[in-house]
Amino acid sequence: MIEPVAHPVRRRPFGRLLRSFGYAFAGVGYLFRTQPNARIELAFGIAALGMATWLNISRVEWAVLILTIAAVIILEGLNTAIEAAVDLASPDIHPKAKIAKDVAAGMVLIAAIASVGVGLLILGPPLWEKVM
Ligand SMILES: Nc1ncnc2c1ncn2[C@@H]1O[C@H](COP(=O)(O)OP(=O)(O)OP(=O)(O)O)[C@@H](O)[C@H]1O
Repeated sequence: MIEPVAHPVRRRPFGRLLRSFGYAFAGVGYLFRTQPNARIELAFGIAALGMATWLNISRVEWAVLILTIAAVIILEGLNTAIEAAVDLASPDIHPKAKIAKDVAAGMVLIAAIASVGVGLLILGPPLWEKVM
């Protein structure tokens, strides 16, 4: 016979959700407070969004631009998280620690290069038309 399983008492799930959001915002705050690269990427992102407003791009172009800016900042954040975890796990020099940090940094680089391409493709033609 299957024994009835006692339902776990869930206390204040909304409070727990709010606390999780608090931790997540603390992580975002840490990223922009401590990482100059993240601040530069954010500044470029805001500039691109300002230019997109001025150039009146389409909804799909907005979506691609926003996703691209988010991808660069997300990868910068993951890179920062990986660096912290590696420093904790391997304070001494280790080839695996080097691989983890170098690959994480490489992914940010790929996203940054791709974002320049996306920016040029989306903002380039309407900008050219406007200034010419
Ligand atoms: N424990 C380690 N073992 C081996 N190589 C490491 C180790 N820590 C760092 N490195 C090497 O040094 C490089 C720079 O590491 P570092 O932790 O200074 O990151 P960073 O890119 O300068 O980031 P930040 O400026 O945000 O700290 C890494 O990409 C890696 O090649």
